[in-house]
Amino acid sequence: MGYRETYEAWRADPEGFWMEAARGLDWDRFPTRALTGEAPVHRWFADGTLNTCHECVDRHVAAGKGDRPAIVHDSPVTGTKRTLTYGELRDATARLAGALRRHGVLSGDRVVIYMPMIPEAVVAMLACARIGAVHSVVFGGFAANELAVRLDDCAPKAVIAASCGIEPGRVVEYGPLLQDALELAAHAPEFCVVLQRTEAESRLQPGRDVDWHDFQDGAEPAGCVSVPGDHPAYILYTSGTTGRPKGVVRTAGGHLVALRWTMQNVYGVRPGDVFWTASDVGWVVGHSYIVYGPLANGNTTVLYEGKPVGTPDAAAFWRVIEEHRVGVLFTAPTAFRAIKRADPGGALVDRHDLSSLRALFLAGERADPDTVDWAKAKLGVPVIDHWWQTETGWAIAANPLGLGLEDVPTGSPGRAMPGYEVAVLDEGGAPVPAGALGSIAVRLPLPPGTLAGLWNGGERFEKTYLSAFPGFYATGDAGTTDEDGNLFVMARTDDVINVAGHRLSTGAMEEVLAGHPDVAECAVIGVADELKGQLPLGLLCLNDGAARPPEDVAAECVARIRAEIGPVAAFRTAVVVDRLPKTRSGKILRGTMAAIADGREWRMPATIDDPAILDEIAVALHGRRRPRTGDRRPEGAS
Ligand SMILES: CCC(=O)SCCNC(=O)CCNC(=O)[C@H](O)C(C)(C)COP(=O)(O)OP(=O)(O)OC[C@H]1O[C@@H](n2cnc3c(N)ncnc32)[C@H](O)[C@@H]1OP(=O)(O)O
Repeated sequence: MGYRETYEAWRADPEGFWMEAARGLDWDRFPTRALTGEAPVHRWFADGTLNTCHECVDRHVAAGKGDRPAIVHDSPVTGTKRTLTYGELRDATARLAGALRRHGVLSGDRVVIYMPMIPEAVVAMLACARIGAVHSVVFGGFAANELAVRLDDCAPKAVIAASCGIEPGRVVEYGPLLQDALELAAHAPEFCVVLQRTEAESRLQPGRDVDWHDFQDGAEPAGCVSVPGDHPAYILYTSGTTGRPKGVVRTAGGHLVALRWTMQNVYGVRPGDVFWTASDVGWVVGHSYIVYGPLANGNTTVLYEGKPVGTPDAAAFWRVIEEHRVGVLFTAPTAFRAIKRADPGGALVDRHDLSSLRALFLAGERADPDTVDWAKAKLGVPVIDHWWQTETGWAIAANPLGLGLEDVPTGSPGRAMPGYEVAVLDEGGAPVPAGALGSIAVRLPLPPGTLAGLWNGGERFEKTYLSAFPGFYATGDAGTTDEDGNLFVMARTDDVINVAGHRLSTGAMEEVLAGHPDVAECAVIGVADELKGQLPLGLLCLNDGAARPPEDVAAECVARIRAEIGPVAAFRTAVVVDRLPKTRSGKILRGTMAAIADGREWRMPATIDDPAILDEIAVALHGRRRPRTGDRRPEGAS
């Protein structure tokens, strides 16, 4: 069946469609119903029982595939490579799971995992799943404060950490970051398991920390604990509009049913194929397509601890594809922009045998046509943009390779996938005609594998996602569709910006800047960047009488964001201005400032309080006043 027939089959019988997909898993008890629960909160496969680790690992071993490579760790930053077969992965997860259980970690307990791109991170995730514990992986590029916020929200019984991550040119010591986070957090986990890496060992705190190997010494391997289909599999935090991130909860049954379906139908990979997602286990892409999707489908997954350029050069991706015979590569457009900038003519591509590669998938941020066209020309395989979110866990819109590619124009991430009825709505919630801009929403119920709620979310879940358009999930993105149903995603409708495929909240950055003693008021905007898509830029108004040089305050503000949110925010520019432009009701005009910063055309907002301030902003950003559309008086002014 092609895309259209498959989508129509889902529309005709959504529950039957997903029940059929559920047959691809082993289940301890097959569910009798796909969807239950009261609108707007639905539950998938709630009366089935299964175990995530069994579905991803043990069942492949039981089927005689124990010698098949499950994980290929390729780490140019350490100069090492290592392969774990499914059999070895089963033994490693059973051992760690047994040790966790011996130390009192039970089904439903939370475990925070703070590890870089090493096989032990995957082992830790699967070991939690094996005993029904709920993991929450925290990305290594966050600062201690971000880790602390997550510790307080999910209140883990244990933390599993590595002693360090390795970034090009520097070792990121996790020990001090973890120590600071534990001091900042109100919640104290019972113990921390620390994997010591030779590049930087952590000082273990007696009574709290235990070495990874000692922890597992003599532990009885644990079997797989059967859990209900709607048991939480993991919590993954994503930026909120305030400093408090949202803990997206994914449930076990729907998660694997949906991911396995996408591996075969969206990504077009069969068991045994080599699948490489060049991202990080700390992001949803890493959860879904480095770990759970490929393993549930019996693939070999590549765990790459390196960068697209600089480890050692812009041929790194081609080397990995050639060496490990990668069939499908999935990464963020930023990675390709970096490679293209370093090797515009693609000379390095030609030096490698990329004959195993069948397709490149892009997601995480807008895929600009230049980059897509460059990748198509250099790789000679389909380059497929697709669109999804931490909340959904898998593609809302795509061009499904496994079903046969549709004719999707460059610039569109494709069409709605089965499970998603996508609508573009006006402010009143009415659908807009094809071609018109509106808020992108998905009719409820959301499909299996999407967020089941927010951890400790209470009303926040409904308020954030379900209240804007009753009966729909609001994606927070604005866009359009064309007559053929191709979606075009244009901009966020909230304060989230996308920096190198990382979703960041400008509101959270403003909270940090406002904490500087000399800052009276501030705004953070996302400005266009050729490499990272967007970069944050801070505008600061200082307190009356602040005696310190403005450039010192600006530099301290840059350092503050790095220390409190982390290097991943890539916050490098803060500019001191006298005043911020506002509407007469006091709302800061961030959108207009972003347009000025980007050199885009802009209109004077009708409700602006003092138009002269925009000229001051333009001068502060560019050293001169910038032309605006019509270069005229405020709209609506007589
Ligand atoms: C579809 C659903 C989704 O959207 S899920 C999210 C999908 N997003 C992704 O997969 C992310 C894609 N981006 C990337 O993988 C990276 O940005 C790539 C393209 C590889 C570039 O990396 P890099 O050159 O390090 O730039 P960056 O902007 O990521 O980093 C900024 C600063 O943060 C640091 N950083 C990065 N990762 C870590 C880490 N794991 N641990 C510690 N620090 C980290 C970088 O070193 C960099 O630091 P510095 O400012 O240069 O000192």
